[in-house]
Amino acid sequence: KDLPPGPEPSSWLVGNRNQVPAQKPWRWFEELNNQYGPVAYLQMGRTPTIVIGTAQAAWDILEKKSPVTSSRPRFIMGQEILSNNMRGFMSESGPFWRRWRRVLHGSFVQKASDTYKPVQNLESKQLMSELAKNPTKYREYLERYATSVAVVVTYGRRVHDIFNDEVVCLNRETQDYLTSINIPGKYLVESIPVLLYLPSFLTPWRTEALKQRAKDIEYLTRLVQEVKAKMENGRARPSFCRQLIEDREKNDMNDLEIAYTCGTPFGAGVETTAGSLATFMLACAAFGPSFIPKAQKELDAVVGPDRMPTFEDFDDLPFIRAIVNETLRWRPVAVLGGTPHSSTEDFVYQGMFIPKGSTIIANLWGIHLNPADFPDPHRFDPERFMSKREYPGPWQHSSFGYGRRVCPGQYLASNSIYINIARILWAFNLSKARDENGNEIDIDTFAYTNGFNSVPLPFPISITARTPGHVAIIERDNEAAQEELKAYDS
Ligand code: HEM
Repeated sequence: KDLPPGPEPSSWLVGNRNQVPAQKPWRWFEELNNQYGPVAYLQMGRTPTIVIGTAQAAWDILEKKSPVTSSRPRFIMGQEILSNNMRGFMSESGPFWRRWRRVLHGSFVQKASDTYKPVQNLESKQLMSELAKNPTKYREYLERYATSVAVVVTYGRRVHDIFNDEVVCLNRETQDYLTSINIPGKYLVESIPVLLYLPSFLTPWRTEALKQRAKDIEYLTRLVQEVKAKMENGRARPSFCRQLIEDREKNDMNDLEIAYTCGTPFGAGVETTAGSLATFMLACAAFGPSFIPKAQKELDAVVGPDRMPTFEDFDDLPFIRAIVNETLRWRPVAVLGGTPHSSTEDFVYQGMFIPKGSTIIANLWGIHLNPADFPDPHRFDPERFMSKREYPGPWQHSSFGYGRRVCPGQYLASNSIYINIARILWAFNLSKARDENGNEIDIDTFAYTNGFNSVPLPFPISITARTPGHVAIIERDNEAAQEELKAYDS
């Protein structure tokens, strides 16, 4: 009787499952929290499910109570069958997950992430040149940037073409498959695990997932073998994969574990980074006149017209930093807070009983669009980050999640978003595109995908260089960058 409040389940067997919409459930969760309060209760099949709708409640439950709220629910299709229990982000807390988390932490903490700034700097110079030459293809270029950074960091080699690079195509196939099977309610076996014991001729869903598993193992292992071969002939650049191979004994990781762990930055870091940069572009098209002039004034005063902004300018560009924060807040890419958490003990929060084994969803859509924390929340307004506000956590927003599961790629991602936003605003004027009659084309700021990550649907935007001088600097810098980037091609 002390469970958090929530809607009546429609039946004993399915609970509230049929009430959750398949399209953009985060909007329904937002309404749920508006109606029932910051902590709402759903019964999804037999699984107690807690939906959190405010920053403070999420912080109290997922950060302060992190020791008992940092596990994951059981993912029978995605983790047990498809991934052979090898993908750490779906792994329950335990020795396997701790080892995976420790090696990621070692390679992506703030200090380690700083060592990736040189390649982010070079790849970003290429991005600026691509945008200057062919601005209509901006979305492809953002994705190439994010992909190449992830692959250089992981395997020490670049990506030139996201449509034909073999690693990228295989990884994309894996991600698409994983997303397609991790849909709550899609497979009966998730609610009735005993179906796992049926013979294989009655379980085509398992056969299909096992086929994909074999493909994944083949290419993920091959990529590690390639790095090993380079190490043997002294040509391997420093990379996450090389580090894992060198520390194999110390970390007590076998080859398969290393292969899957190396798939992590691609799976978690590409769509999130590129999608956030696309959100920034959308904000420029929809709200540009309200913030771009101030940003360019700051850039002109601090950086000037004769060079691009750099990582060293970060401390001197408070308004650009505010734009980065507002981008991550306004349309959070991990819209449901990433993969749900699960509790490992019963506990009580503000008089409400949270049972052991609850699935816990921190609905970032509701948290970031809560007018109590962010007045007029659908307005893109960097000013809200210009002074310190009462808000739990180090970032003043909640984009990177909570507790022991907090995003390990947060520094790598933030650096990518900062350097590209600073340079795009330094180099270009961005505004609504115009149709053939010269009329501005309206922007729908709610036109986002329905996936696990929610990213902007394609939209038109006008991107033009501020002056020919800016283009000349971009081309000069990109030429030099290409020379340095050759080292990542061998
Ligand atoms: C803008 C970019 C990004 C955003 C907004 C983002 C956001 C998130 C969020 C919300 C979570 C869930 C945290 C939780 O469960 O409480 C998460 C988890 C994770 N992120 Fe990111 N992320 C981004 C980029 C990256 C990058 C570049 C990497 C590369 C290393 C990465 C690796 C991970 C991993 C491995 C997890 C799972 C952690 C675990 O289960 O212990 N992310 N991220």
